[in-house]
Amino acid sequence: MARRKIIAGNWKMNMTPTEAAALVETLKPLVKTEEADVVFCVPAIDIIPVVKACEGTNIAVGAENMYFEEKGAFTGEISPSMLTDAGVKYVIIGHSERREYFAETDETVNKKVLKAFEHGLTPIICCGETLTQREQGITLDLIRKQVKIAFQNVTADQAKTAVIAYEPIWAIGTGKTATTEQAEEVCAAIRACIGEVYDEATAEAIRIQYGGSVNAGNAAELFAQKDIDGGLVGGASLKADFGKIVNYK
Ligand SMILES: O=C(CO)COP(=O)(O)O
Repeated sequence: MARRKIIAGNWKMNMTPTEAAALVETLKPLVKTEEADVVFCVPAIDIIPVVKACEGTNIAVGAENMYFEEKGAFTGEISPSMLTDAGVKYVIIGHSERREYFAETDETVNKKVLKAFEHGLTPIICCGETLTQREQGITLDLIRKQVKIAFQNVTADQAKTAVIAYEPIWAIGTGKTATTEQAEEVCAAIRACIGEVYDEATAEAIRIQYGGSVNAGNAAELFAQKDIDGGLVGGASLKADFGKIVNYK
């Protein structure tokens, strides 16, 4: 069975609640589609207005992060139940910016992935290499390691519903997209890795996105690759261009 595409915007630290509600109104008519799942991953403070603004549309709302504890003395953190109660369906976990600036590790990513599944949230699990790592020729080994740790103790049934986002760090916000060959090579390797850890059926079911300078001009070619099931889009998700990316065909 063909996998359904999933195209998600990662708004990062952009849009006040007022701006967020206005942006949804602008994008709503542009991102209508029957063909793909559409997700807006937004800052925590924007979740409630964005969920409200997306009511009755095909848009699902995601968070950009969450903590792996249920509740308690963790000043500044957001729990999985806070997200589900607010109407969130997806959560980005282990984005390279969180790994770089907020000291997230493969191990904390794994804890968050397990918590997300426990609460019925679909994790969008990020992995990716730096330019130096790519030049050293260690990309595939590194990605396999990131993926294997992220999925520790995750069941095959859970893994089937997960989303993995391959985002080469050197392509994020730089305007420098990976070539379709580079993107497909890594996404295929991720799928093979899931096949080794689980089985063929799980590898076939899991959805793998590419992220890193996706735009209206390159989306169609990237998303046409065998192992690329959509995109995680940063900068271009804040503009009308996101409508073109969602309706890339
Ligand atoms: O980090 C990204 C999405 O999570 C990609 O960001 P850009 O699309 O701005 O390169």
